Amino acid sequence: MTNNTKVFLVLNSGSSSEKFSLYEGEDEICSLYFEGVEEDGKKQFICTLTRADGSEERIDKTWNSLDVAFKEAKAIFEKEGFINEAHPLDGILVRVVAAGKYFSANHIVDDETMKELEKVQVTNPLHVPGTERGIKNARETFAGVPVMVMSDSEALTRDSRRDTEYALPREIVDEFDLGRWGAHGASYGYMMGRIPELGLLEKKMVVCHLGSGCSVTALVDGKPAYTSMGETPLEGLMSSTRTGSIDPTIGALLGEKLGAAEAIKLMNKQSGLLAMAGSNDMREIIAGAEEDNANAAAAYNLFIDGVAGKIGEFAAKMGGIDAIVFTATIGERSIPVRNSIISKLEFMGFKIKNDVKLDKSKGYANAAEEDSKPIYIIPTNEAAYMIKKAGELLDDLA
Ligand SMILES: Nc1ncnc2c1ncn2[C@@H]1O[C@H](COP(=O)(O)OP(=O)(O)O)[C@@H](O)[C@H]1O
Ligand SMILES: CC(=O)OP(=O)(O)O
Ligand SMILES: [Mg+2]
Repeated sequence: MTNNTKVFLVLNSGSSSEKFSLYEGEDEICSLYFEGVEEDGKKQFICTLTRADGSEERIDKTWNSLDVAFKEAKAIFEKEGFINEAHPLDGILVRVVAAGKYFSANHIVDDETMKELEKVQVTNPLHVPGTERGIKNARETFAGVPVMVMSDSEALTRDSRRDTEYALPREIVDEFDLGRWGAHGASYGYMMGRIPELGLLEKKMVVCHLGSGCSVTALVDGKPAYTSMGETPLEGLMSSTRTGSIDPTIGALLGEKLGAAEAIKLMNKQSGLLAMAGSNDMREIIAGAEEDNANAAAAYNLFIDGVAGKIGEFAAKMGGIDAIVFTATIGERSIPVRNSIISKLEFMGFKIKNDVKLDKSKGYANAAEEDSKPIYIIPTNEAAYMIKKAGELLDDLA
């Protein structure tokens, strides 16, 4: 490892949030999580600072948009004394969610990277603008510090062709560089290291990454076998503002009416929970469903059936499942979501205690009843995975 004492800032722009983590070598110094909340009847962004000892502190300020998050993060890190002239940044890592061979590997950002990003703008409207904004802000805020883009697909590279291809003519696949690249790879890559580290590895596992974007990945012997996202994160599960998989004919019809770029935007940004129930926030959907709001209940049920159904599909493909893992913000925090999914999977030997909360200081929780196969809640750490990969990238270049 060449980055043992290097100070890296990791930026993870999600579709609804921005996460910054500061590392020295492989040790996290602190992290900042900017997330949207409804406060005083207004949508605004708040920020939580988490220190190396795990203690959390809400920053006493709110913001109207994530555009300013980078500069605010720098100011917070300087105020807290985490970076200064004597302790400068050595590099900035930016998570990139984008299709194609180029973005299934990690790169130091150069002109080619910026051109490749331009090409995937249309197909990844939820993430590529955040990545471009992140690179621009990184260069402006920390002039001269190298920026790297860290692939969100690389960890999902699968050995077998069973899950990676589309049934399309070869010339079309080659012309458009198509493949089931998958996404949330930084999270799954972290899980592939973390699960054995915690001594929890089973032969056939399904990891559910449920956040603003939702996906499920099956691991056989700790390696990825099947994943629900495909060419882009639109494939697979319905998410807060995404359709998930729908009849492809609808995509073509929308393309004809709106043009391809607007059609893809509509399916990514104006669909999902938001379209069905008027909110992209799972907490509001749950509250609505509990108050018998029919649209919220329909959206919730479609969401839950989608996740449970995908787990069932992977069980059939693998010939059973030995353990289920929940991660990412909804997976880690939401008791109702976990309970609703698992209550559909009793026939496969899973029964959940209905009140288990994750205590992050303990590393993980097992929410399974005594007579159930394990149901783990394990916090993800996409930044830790990106840091490890940055070390490998620097070693390769050395
Ligand atoms: N306690 C909670 N229960 C259910 N959902 C939650 C809770 N807290 C946050 N969320 C949801 O988590 C989502 C954000 O997840 P996150 O993984 O941070 O998203 P992303 O990385 O895609 O931006 C939001 O859509 C929000 O509705
Ligand atoms: C790939 C993806 O959907 O990421 P996120 O859930 O962070 O938006
Ligand atoms: Mg995310």
